[in-house]
Amino acid sequence: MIRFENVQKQFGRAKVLQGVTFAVKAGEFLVILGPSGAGKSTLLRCANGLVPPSDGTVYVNGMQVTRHNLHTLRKDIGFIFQHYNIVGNLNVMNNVLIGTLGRKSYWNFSFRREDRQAAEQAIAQVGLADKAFVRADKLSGGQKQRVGIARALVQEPKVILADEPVSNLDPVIGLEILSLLQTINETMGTTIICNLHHVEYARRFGHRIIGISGGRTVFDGKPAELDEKQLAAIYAAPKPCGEAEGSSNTAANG
Ligand SMILES: Nc1ncnc2c1ncn2[C@@H]1O[C@H](COP(=O)(O)OP(=O)(O)OP(=O)(O)O)[C@@H](O)[C@H]1O
Repeated sequence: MIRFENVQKQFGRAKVLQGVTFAVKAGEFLVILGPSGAGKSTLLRCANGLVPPSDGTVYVNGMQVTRHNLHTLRKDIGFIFQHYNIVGNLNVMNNVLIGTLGRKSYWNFSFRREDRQAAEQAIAQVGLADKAFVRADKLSGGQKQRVGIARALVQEPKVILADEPVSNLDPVIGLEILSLLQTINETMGTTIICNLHHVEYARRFGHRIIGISGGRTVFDGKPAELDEKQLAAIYAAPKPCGEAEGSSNTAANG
């Protein structure tokens, strides 16, 4: 479904991804686990073309991700952001309708009755039916993330990329959001790739965990195989991300 082949990304002199290779099967709930700065967000962004790799290739459904086919590829890819990326002065319905735009042609951005029905259904599915006409900036963090999920769902994506979807939420709400993603994965067969910091969440929700440290894959296995030694490899790296030799790390934080 998604394949990363020797994916490398360099920002200035900082080598943020240093040759990442793995494949994700359709229907998998894959957790990418790693410390802050390990390169997890960059990796997910390479999968939907938000960030072009410096070297290596990403394939989605057998099609290479290039800047020329992003419009086609993104129809099948929902993206959930750490900071929700919803529009505060629009209501929930209008935020979710934005998710339908990816399936429209450039010259026709109007919403049809079936778009509204799909949005209504997605809003109900994430448990916000009673908030459909509430402004998004009046919602709690957990509710905002539900809007982000509904906006992804309305696309009918084959895969959802979730970038730290719970790191701004308290543990109870975080569990609810991850349980919602789990339900989507189990009932709709949607492939999920979810970046997480928290080991317990990764163990609980991932069918498989990939540990990233310093832009390299240091673990790839089932949750039960993630022992203390593996965790040390993920979290005890001397540097959060690799740098080119001789670099003084000035280019990384753009
Ligand atoms: N557009 C950019 N320009 C320059 N450096 C960047 C850019 N995006 C990311 N980086 C750097 O790449 C490194 C990895 O960042 P990334 O966000 O991928 O890590 P992460 O594992 O997702 O971290 P976190 O969990 O804190 O979000 C960091 O040092 C970051 O500053």
